[in-house]
Amino acid sequence: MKKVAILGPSTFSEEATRHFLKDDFIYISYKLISEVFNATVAGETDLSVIPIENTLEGSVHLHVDWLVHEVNLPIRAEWVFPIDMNLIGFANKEGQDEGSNPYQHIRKVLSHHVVPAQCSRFMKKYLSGAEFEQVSSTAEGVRLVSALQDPAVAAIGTAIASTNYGVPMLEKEIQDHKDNMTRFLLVGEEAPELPTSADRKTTILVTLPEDYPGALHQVLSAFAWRRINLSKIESKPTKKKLGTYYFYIDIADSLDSVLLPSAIQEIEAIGCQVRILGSYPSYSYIS
Ligand SMILES: O=C(O)C(=O)Cc1ccccc1
Repeated sequence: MKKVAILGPSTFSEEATRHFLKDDFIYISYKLISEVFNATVAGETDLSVIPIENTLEGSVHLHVDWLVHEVNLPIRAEWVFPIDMNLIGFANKEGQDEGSNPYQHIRKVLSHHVVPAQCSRFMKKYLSGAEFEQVSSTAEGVRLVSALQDPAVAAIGTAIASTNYGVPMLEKEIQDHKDNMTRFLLVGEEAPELPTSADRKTTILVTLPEDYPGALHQVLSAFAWRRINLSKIESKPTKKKLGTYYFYIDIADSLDSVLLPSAIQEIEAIGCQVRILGSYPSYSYIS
């Protein structure tokens, strides 16, 4: 059985991966996302799971940066999974005045850095007096709250972390939107066996030639006149020189298709550098 590195245990990554890959893989948990990437680079695992984008926040830039700059692992699949955020901690001690806010006693909230933007309304209403502290995963936050046993410190994480670490669930589904989704990527040298999917995607990075007016327009027109759909385009700093960017482009087509390779050739012909991050099946959420 293939081994899959995940941020975990008891994280959203674990929930999402178990839902998608079921029991056909062995899951190995790592505390840091850098360890999740490096496990597959080092050959400890065959694949790594990366949360890459959220409905409310957009790309998880730190993870995109790792994928682009730190490792060279092809994308093998993507899927989306709904994320229900929960406030996990200890209730106010009896006799303490709560006023209208039952969470006024919470002074610090521990969670993963992508979480506050997804629960901003709840946090503004009930946790405005609390400081947010970033930890390596939502589960790590719950683990720390369990170790501290202090009602002033709470976490935001999965229902399973609340059960596994024995910290009460104070409030369920505190995310701003009911259908809060996260997109996950499976990356690794070898393509795993997965159910077939009608949807295929290809992700490329394009660096434009310098001093070439209209280069981006030409890149886009190479896709446009072939009627190839792009599902995302984002400019990101190259990190080499201030003001230089590459474009991260998701294409709703396979590299095996007739038209996409010729579109890429056309883009290269005008002097763009193209790096293919992967051509892979895409799965929408099936409950
Ligand atoms: O920390 C976790 O639980 C993760 O898996 C990362 C994450 C955090 C919030 C939404 C989706 C994934």
